[in-house]
Amino acid sequence: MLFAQNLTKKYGEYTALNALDLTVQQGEIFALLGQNGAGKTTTINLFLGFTEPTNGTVKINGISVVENLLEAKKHVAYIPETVMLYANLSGLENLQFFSSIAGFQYSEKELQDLLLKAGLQEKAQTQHLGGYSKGMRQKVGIAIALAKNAKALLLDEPTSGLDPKASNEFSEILRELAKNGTAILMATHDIFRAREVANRIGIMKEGNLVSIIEPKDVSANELEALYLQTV
Ligand SMILES: Nc1ncnc2c1ncn2[C@@H]1O[C@H](COP(=O)(O)OP(=O)(O)OP(=O)(O)O)[C@@H](O)[C@H]1O
Repeated sequence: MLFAQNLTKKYGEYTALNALDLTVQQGEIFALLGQNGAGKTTTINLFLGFTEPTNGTVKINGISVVENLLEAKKHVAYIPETVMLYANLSGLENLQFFSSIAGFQYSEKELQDLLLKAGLQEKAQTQHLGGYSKGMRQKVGIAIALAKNAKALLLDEPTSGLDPKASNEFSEILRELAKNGTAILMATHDIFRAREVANRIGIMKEGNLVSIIEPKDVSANELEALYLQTV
C-alpha cells in the first residue's frame, strides 16, 4: 500500500534520507521515531510528492508518486502537526469546503456523521474554528481524511501538543481506521503512543532506518531504552 525502495533524498552533499526500504500494508500502523533531523518528515514529504527523490521508488497503492502524482494523491490523506483550516468557518463548513476540493459532495448529514466519527461532538461542529482547541482542529483534520476515503494515511507528529485524553482518542481513531484497512504511516516523538498504537515502530537516525521493532515484544521502558541506545 505504502511502498518505498532505495528511497533517497539529498540536499547537495547532505543525505536527508538514505536508501529507505519500507512497506506499510493495508491495516497496518507504522510509527517512525527519531531525533530532530532524522529524516521522518522527509520520508512523509516524499510519499506526498512535496519533494522529489534523488533516487529510488515511492508508491502509493501501486502508483508511482514521481510518475503519476495526481493519481497517487487520490489514495492518500495527510494530517500535519497543525491542520490548516479557515478560522472564520465552522468545523462543518471547513469539512464541506475541503472535501469538495477533493472532489466529494456530501450531504449535511453525511458531513455531520464524518465529524462524529472523528470524535467532534454535534454542538462543536457549527462553532467557528476560532474557538477550537488543538484537539478539535485535529478532529476536523481526521474528518477531512475520512471524507477522502483514502487507502493510506500519512501523519506528521499529529499528537504533539494534544492533552493525554485527546491523544488517546486520536489513537483510538487510528486503530479504527486501520481495522477498516487503511495503511498508516506516522512520524512522532511520542514513544508511549507509538508503542500503544503501532504494529511496527521504525527508529531513524541521520537519514537511515536503523531498526524496526514490534511493540508487542517490548515494554514501554524497554522501547525507550532501545530508542536512547539507537539515536
Ligand atoms: N529543503 C531542505 N534543504 C536542505 N536541508 C533540508 C531540507 N529539508 C530538510 N532538510 C534536512 O534534512 C534533514 C532531515 O529533516 P527532517 O525534517 O526529515 O527531519 P525529522 O526527522 O522530521 O525532524 P523533526 O523531528 O525535527 O521534524 C535535516 O537535517 C534537515 O535540516
